[in-house]
Amino acid sequence: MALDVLPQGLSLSGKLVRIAYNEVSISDPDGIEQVLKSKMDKGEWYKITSLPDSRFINQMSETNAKRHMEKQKNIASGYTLSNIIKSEPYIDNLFSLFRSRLDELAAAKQPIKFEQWFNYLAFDIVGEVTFSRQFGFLVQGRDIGNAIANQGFLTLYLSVVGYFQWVHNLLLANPLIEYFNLQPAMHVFDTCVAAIDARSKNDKVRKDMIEQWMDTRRKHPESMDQKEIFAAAVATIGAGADTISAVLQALFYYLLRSPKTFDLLREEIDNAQLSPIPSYEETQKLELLQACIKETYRFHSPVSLNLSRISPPGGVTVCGRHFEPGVVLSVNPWAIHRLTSVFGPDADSFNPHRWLGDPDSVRRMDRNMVAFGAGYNQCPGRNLAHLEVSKAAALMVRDYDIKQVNPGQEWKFMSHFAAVPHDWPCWVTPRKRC
Ligand code: HEM
Repeated sequence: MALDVLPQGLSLSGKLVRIAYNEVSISDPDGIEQVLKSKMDKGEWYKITSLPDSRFINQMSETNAKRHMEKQKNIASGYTLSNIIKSEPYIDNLFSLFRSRLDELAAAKQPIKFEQWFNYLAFDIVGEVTFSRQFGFLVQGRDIGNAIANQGFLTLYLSVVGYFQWVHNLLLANPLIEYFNLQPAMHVFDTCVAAIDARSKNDKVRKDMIEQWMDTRRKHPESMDQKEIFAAAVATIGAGADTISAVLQALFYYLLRSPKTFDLLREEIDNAQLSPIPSYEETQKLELLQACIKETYRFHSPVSLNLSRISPPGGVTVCGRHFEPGVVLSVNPWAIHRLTSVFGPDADSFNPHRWLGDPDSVRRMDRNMVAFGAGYNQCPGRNLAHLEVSKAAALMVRDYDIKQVNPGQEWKFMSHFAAVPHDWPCWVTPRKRC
């Protein structure tokens, strides 16, 4: 199909919508099977995620499918569940600290801004798992070096300017800007440099992500250079906090609006006699908790940007239509997750119970979940993410009563790379502890 003869914004079939000069958005399960799960190269947008600048191509900014898979293979060991679980005792220490900080805020009768506290928790967990050391957000209880505020600006910049790479090349990717280190991502870069430096002086480093990657490099120096380890660490810091904050905020925002489900969930969790800091294993056995989390991944997918791929030489047929080489084909988690044909007539409502129904329909829904993407570019942090979200959700529901300061007040959020809510302060009150 030659796109230059079609007006922009034209719906080709209801499933295929031309959203830009050379881009078609696909809201159909075929988009997952035939685009995301294919070996097509990624869209040009991803190139802007070379952080801090184009000298550091990471697994996210590598658009060539073959080279991407090689990079992904080099770092996969760091993200495996078996590796993440080794850090669980250290993650638990951070949860204890998190709980103490919430208790202090409650005792001081201060409302809690979840957009800050979930982000502090997630950043510190990334530090612990990647570098064997937390960054100190929970200890200091503040946005150290404005990292979180800068992240908001950075994702806005990336999500807009990524579509105009020539502007990026003229402005922030200009060699002079690179030379003077003026990139907006410098704080992520600086955080990573400082963490690696501190790690080199830490005699208690574990087999953390960095160590796993160094192991791969020691075994296969010809296929992985030193810069790749650094780039992977930067990508992990950049991707591992906002996303967690978004999903945890959404879980509680929608649970507060579903009081019956909240009560049932609390009953399930109270009856389960969980450890003081719920273990990952314990949380996986809680059916309603897992249904609530899945529904949150579906209903408020943290990543809200189009996942784009490029039609290959020879073109490709999707949803029965042929696209010429070079057309950008994208799949958006928010559009897919609202499909009534997959998720039912109430796809536009938050309803965790849909995940506890007929096994065939649950399998169909599972196949069409793209909160973590799909195919060769799927989120490598998904094991860590699910562990953090499961533990945090169980702990919060069991240990705190939560109420919005202004009940019913709507939160705010804009869709950049991630859709991270803010401005819905809550009171948290500790419940009786086990
Ligand atoms: C609930 C939380 C999270 C969600 C929903 C999520 C989702 C995603 C999605 C949709 C992508 C892009 C896939 C694509 O472009 O096709 C992605 C990429 C990525 N995520 Fe996550 N993510 C989450 C948490 C994390 C965490 C905790 C980490 C770090 C440990 C992480 C690390 C990454 C990295 C490094 C990439 C780039 C991967 C690549 O392009 O190969 N994510 N994530």
